[in-house]
Amino acid sequence: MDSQMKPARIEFSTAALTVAERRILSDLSVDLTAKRIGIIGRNGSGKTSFARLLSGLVEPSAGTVRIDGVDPAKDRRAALSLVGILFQNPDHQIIFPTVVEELAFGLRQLGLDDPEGAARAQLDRFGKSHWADSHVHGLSQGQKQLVCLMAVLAMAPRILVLDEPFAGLDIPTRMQLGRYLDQYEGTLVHVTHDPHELTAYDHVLWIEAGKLAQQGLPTDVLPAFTAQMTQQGESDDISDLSD
Ligand SMILES: Nc1ncnc2c1ncn2[C@@H]1O[C@H](COP(=O)(O)OP(=O)(O)OP(=O)(O)O)[C@@H](O)[C@H]1O
Repeated sequence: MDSQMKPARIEFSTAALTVAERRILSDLSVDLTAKRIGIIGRNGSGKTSFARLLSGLVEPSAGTVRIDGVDPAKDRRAALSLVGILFQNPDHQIIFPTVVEELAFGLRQLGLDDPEGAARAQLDRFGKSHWADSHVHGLSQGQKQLVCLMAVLAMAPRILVLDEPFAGLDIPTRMQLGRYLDQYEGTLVHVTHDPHELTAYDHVLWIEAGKLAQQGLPTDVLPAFTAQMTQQGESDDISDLSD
């Protein structure tokens, strides 16, 4: 097994995140080498904040975050090849006018000699060479999401963080993106509020009000999560969303 196949190690040690004096995540400690990791929790529980910490987009206010021993917020260059993130809304991710420029951007940051050539090769692998010079904003949401996925995968990160990337996609597009993700050999960290998306995962973290409520096998964590959500759903009203 080469180093590309070896699962990444994700270590959070009493990590916390405070934004504008508000404690968003607290006392998070995990040590994970599973290849398919699910993050589940209610709206506003802190899942995206966890994903941002893991990706090094924000620094913990206390404690530490390490991927294979690297601090992803401090060592941004190493973080680029360690962890990629796919957001729910591709419009928040895409910055270039054409598909090939979008894919070439990350590859240029990685220091490749011919980022545009590598971008075209990646499009070819996905059977999308004809998209190269298309304007991204003329594509549908699902097609834009695929552009983001191709761009992130071109950088071959050890970890791919998916922050609800399937929301708003139709069934065939979800299935197509799902097939691409099934082939991904690195570690997948999939953020969702839908337990059905995580049944085949190796390990699930349940985040509740910024803390780790439970972690373990999906067969243990998902039924406990669903039972609590159903119980809350029966009593919640619209003004009682988690905050
Ligand atoms: N930059 C920020 N400034 C202030 N509050 C923030 C910021 N980012 C997140 N929060 C707050 O932190 C809490 C957790 O947000 P987060 O987006 O991590 O939750 P989530 O579980 O991903 O929610 P959802 O499922 O609705 O996407 C929320 O109450 C949110 O309002």
